[in-house]
Amino acid sequence: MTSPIIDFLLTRNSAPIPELRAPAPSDGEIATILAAASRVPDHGRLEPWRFILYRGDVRNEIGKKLAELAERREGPLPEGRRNQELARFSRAPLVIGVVSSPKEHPKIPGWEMFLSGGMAAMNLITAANALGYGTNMITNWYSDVEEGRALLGLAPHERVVGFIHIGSYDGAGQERPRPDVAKLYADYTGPWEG
Ligand SMILES: Cc1cc2nc3c(=O)[nH]c(=O)nc-3n(C[C@H](O)[C@H](O)[C@H](O)COP(=O)(O)O)c2cc1C
Repeated sequence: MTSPIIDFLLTRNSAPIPELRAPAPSDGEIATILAAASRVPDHGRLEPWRFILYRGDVRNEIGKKLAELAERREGPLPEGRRNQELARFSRAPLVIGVVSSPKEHPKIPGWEMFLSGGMAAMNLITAANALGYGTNMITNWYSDVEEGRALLGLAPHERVVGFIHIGSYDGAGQERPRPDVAKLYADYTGPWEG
């Protein structure tokens, strides 16, 4: 059996962020991408995620704030590192933050909500790729720092699933070794015995 969707899934990969160029997806394409991202398993229909779009000048403003935050935490930065922070969100024409936004629930644990966010991120990536765009999802140091998350627009109870960098891309992607899948599965043989 042949399936273009299976072929697509078996060849997908990420693009190098510096090679993502304008144009970014249009507003209509972004709405399509986010509709796909929202159509994921979500125990209890809690919608425990949301999306933040970083595009235009705001990307440079964020870079300045990240450089300031890095300097507050680490002291004066060498020029190369400072430039790296300044450019964090401006390398691709569009960055979509996938934010895990857990809801209070008596039965559904927070980790399930976080996993649903991971699924949303993967659907987002797949949809953007299906529309012909290159993508690369990163988290980076500011995702693990409360002040970093706050300046990027997250509330204290929220966490970063990933910042998905999106842009036009005509390369072949970053190929890397893939798992030996045959080693990753087996039939069930009984309870774990240590
Ligand atoms: C949750 C998550 C966070 C990541 N954060 C980073 C990161 O901060 N920096 C980085 O260089 N790569 C990061 N990566 C890896 C990139 O996404 C990487 O380019 C990608 O895994 C390549 O694999 P692919 O070609 O199968 O998409 C992260 C991946 C995941 C799943």
